[in-house]
Amino acid sequence: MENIVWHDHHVTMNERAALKEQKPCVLWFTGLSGSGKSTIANAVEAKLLEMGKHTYLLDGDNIRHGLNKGLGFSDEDRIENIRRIGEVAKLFVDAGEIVLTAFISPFRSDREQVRSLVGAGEFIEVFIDTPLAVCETRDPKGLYKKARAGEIPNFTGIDSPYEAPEMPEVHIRNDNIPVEEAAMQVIDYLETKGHLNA
Ligand SMILES: Nc1ncnc2c1ncn2[C@@H]1O[C@H](COP(=O)(O)OS(=O)(=O)O)[C@@H](OP(=O)(O)O)[C@H]1O
Ligand SMILES: Nc1ncnc2c1ncn2[C@@H]1O[C@H](COP(=O)(O)OP(=O)(O)O)[C@@H](O)[C@H]1O
Repeated sequence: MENIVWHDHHVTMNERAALKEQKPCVLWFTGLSGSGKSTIANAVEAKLLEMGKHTYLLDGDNIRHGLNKGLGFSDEDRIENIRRIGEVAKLFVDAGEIVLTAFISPFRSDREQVRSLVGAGEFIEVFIDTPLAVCETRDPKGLYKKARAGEIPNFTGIDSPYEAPEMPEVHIRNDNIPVEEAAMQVIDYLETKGHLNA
């Protein structure tokens, strides 16, 4: 960009992360509305906190009230939503945090774009794989009912697409397991990859 120069900082990500005794990353939860992204991300964050890890959770509804206020659910707005969240997640990784994000993020190319923003091994795609029928039965906010009645256009899974991950780092089949077990799948992955004891 013209007349804008990138500044290198004196303190590096590795130095910040070393203080926290962890290897920073983004845990990118993706799945249908009602699949369990928020519930499982919260459970994972609680476990990480117990372990003394430094985390930050970026959650769908909250971000849309602030940073991304004004964005709707057209394809174009969803792409911009995920682009901004990706950039914020990257900043938190640079700060040395373990970042958790819980957004539908329906498009594969947008998720891959976020992956390309951070270093190798720092983007961990967590697919919350819950059949549409189960999400629709749960329907905690009554949104599927409204979408089926034609009151919410472009609803994911109904009249707007969801592109499932092809090779997620963590694949959680969340139709019939306790939340605790789902959260442990993520914690186990982080442990195996050395994120919790750097
Ligand atoms: N049209 C439509 N489609 C899907 N979801 C809708 C829609 N309108 C409102 N909502 C509510 O918004 C939440 C999804 O926001 P996200 O920012 O995660 O969506 S996206 O990643 O930009 O696709 C989603 O929250 P979750 O249920 O937590 O996923 C819904 O509560
Ligand atoms: N493993 C699970 N077992 C039972 N209920 C679950 C499980 N995971 C999520 N739920 C329930 O499903 C509903 C949707 O979960 P939520 O985390 O809000 O989904 P999302 O963030 O993907 O929209 C909530 O009522 C939640 O309590």
